[in-house]
Amino acid sequence: MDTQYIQTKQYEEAARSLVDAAAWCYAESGCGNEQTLRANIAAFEHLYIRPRMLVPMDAPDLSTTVLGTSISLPVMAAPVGFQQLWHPEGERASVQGTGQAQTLYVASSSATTSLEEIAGRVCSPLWFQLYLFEPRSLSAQLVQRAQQAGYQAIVVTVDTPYYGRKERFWRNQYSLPEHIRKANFSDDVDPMVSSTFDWGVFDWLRTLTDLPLIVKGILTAEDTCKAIEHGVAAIVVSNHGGRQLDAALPSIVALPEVVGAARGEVEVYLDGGIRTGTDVFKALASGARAVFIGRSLLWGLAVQGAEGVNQIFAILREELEYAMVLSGCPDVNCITSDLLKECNW
Ligand SMILES: Cc1cc2nc3c(=O)[nH]c(=O)nc-3n(C[C@H](O)[C@H](O)[C@H](O)COP(=O)(O)O)c2cc1C
Ligand SMILES: O=C(O)C(=O)c1ccccc1
Repeated sequence: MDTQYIQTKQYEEAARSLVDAAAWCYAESGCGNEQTLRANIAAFEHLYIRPRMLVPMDAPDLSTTVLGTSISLPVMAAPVGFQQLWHPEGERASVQGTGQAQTLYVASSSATTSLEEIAGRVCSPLWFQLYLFEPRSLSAQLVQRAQQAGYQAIVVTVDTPYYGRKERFWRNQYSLPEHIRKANFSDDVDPMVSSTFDWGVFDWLRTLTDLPLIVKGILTAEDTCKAIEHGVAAIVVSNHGGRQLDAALPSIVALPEVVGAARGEVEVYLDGGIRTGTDVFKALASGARAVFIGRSLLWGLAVQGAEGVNQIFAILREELEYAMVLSGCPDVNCITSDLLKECNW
């Protein structure tokens, strides 16, 4: 066992010394005073596992499905823009490492590799993340290109009517290197996110594609009901890794109300603050079908490219496997809310 990299946080420490200071600050930053960034992590620390003993099992089964697609563990790659900031191979390496781990990759609208090129490397199931741009035709074209290229679903990010205020990054007067470009657009196009959309956007997108539509960035029961009314196939409970609205609810705190309002009609996933296998366990016990990782995937990417991404999933897989065996869960469906207790101290 390589004890140097036995936890994701050791990848974080190693990545910090490898990555350009501006890129590091950009990724690690939250918005505003970073209350939500901190709380995404801290909220997991208030949840404890009520383990059950003497449940006989062989090796536990970590595999599951998301919208019918099989994944080898309930952890997937979140859409993260500008991945060439962390490794010269950028998205090519991260989609490859995600494929090696036999899980699903979500390509960002703001990738430094075009969506067609990412799909050309396909060794993992792929979803495409869509920003709602102005003019709307920019988003419409991306949807059509993603469908053409073989993506299996569209993940619509709805928490970004403006890009969040990454004040730590701004205060340092950092800027990103010149060669970092949004590869899905020609060089003379700098797409701006739009604040003029309403829930009818899902009805509009439905006229453009047959692919399942997933909504990313929901934190309330009210919006869960709206999303279901508008025909989404799944919901990602997310506050964008604490990068949009500061003081927004931590994801793991918002999850139970979304799961309650979804009433089993749509799948619910979570991202934000997943750093260990027990975090994954707690999210599943709170009703998520699976989770996404953002920053921790970047740490693996920075340190070892595709292999580093694969290793991050391997670490989470092993930690989750231990948590399941030690709490009496032979498979992921056994990870239920009775195994969790909140302690506010
Ligand atoms: C550097 C960076 C870039 C991101 N880019 C995108 C993006 O292009 N689209 C999107 O929907 N979310 C984006 N996100 C948010 C992630 O998809 C995810 O919600 C978040 O990183 C999860 O939190 P975690 O980093 O604690 O795992 C980005 C996050 C980071 C850190
Ligand atoms: O930084 C982000 O959180 C993000 O969503 C983004 C947006 C545009 C380009 C790259 C990342």
